[in-house]
Amino acid sequence: MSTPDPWPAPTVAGAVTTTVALPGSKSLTNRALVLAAIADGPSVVRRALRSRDTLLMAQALTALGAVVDTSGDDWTVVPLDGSVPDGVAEVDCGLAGTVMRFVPPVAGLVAGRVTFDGDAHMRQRPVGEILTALRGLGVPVSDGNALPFTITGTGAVAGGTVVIDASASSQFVSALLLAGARYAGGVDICHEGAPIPSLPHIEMTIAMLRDRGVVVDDSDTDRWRVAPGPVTAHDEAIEPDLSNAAPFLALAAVSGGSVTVRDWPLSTTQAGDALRDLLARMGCRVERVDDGLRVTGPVDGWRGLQGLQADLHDVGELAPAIAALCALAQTPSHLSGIAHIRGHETDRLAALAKEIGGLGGDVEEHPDGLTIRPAPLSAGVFHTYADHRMAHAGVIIGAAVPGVLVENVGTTSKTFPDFAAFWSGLL
Ligand SMILES: O=C(O)C1=C[C@@H](OP(=O)(O)O)[C@@H](O)[C@H](O)C1
Ligand SMILES: C=C(OP(=O)(O)O)C(=O)O
Repeated sequence: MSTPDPWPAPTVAGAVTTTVALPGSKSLTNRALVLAAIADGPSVVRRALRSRDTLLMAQALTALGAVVDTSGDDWTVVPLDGSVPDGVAEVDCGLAGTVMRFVPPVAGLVAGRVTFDGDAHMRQRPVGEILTALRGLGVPVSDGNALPFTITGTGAVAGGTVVIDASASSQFVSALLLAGARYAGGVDICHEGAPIPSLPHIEMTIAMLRDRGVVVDDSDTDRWRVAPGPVTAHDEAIEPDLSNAAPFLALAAVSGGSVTVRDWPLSTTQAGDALRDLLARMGCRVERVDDGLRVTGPVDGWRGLQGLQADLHDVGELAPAIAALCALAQTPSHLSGIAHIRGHETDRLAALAKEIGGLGGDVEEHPDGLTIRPAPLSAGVFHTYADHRMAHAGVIIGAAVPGVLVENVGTTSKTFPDFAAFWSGLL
């Protein structure tokens, strides 16, 4: 049955107590695919996330000449062979930051002409720092600082030292780190600018490189040196996506029930792991249980939630779901350190202020965050701006407030297959 648009978000009838097995991490899947494409032999990505962002990554690497078999749950990748099939290729970045930022440094390593473009809004998302850095490292990149652009690779990249300003996105650093070992001189990246957001994602990149035998020196602040050398083929089991766990754990908070996310890793570089601390601070009980992580909401559900004062600079992708909970909380909240999420799938600070405000919420937008004060919320349309995490925010509020209609809930397919059906099945 097709999903109506806007979609009436289901409201909880009572405490929801359930256990969920969530799809794999977008960030881990797309890094594993890129590293497999430049590895020294075939790799396997087990329990890969099957979603728009990861299929776009598989298509992009296929366009560059890798062989990616996405037919089962475990994806196999035969690496690039040095030239683009037919000499020319087009890469659709969709709205995936990881595709737009991680694939261009790889395109320099294959001979051929590769043109990049994406969704209309993707042309607004920042990528210029990477393009400038690549030119400095010896990759022929067309003029301009945004999509669309063309890379005319020769099959080899000199590499060397680059200075970049990664204050708009950690993905600028991750992108150069991922491909750097395959550059003749490796890569030496220095960041100059305001603090880099989303640092756990850079740690994730480094950990995955080291798992594949790449030597990365991160001993100096804001500097990363990758030695030239092979990327060994690897068999990677993808963890569940902990950032996408946010709406499900929020369901426990809103309903006063208990939600267990299966297979929550004991240690991880995923930003979503911060949900344990954030939800505890809002009044939830958080505990590790045999089969995963269990969050239990306040006895009164959202009526017992505390507001939150938090700097989300490192974990900005959690901001929409956390803001939705803050809008339901009984005391004021202040979320700071997240100016960079204005450059995500949409300007998330503006979008959250407008949409929560549109339902009656009291939200004050700041250059780098939001102040959210308690206010009664009521029925209305919650617009998503093609942003999967705005849809998550809408359904969280809809779980507490009758009559919330989430526009384009299908945009969740960016990182979660059949989200609306899965969500409805739990309520
Ligand atoms: O490298 C990654 O996989 C990501 C890095 C972060 O990007 P920013 O540094 O642009 O916030 C994060 O928000 C995004 O969802 C995924
Ligand atoms: C910022 C996000 O995605 P992207 O990888 O497109 O930057 C996100 O998923 O919250």
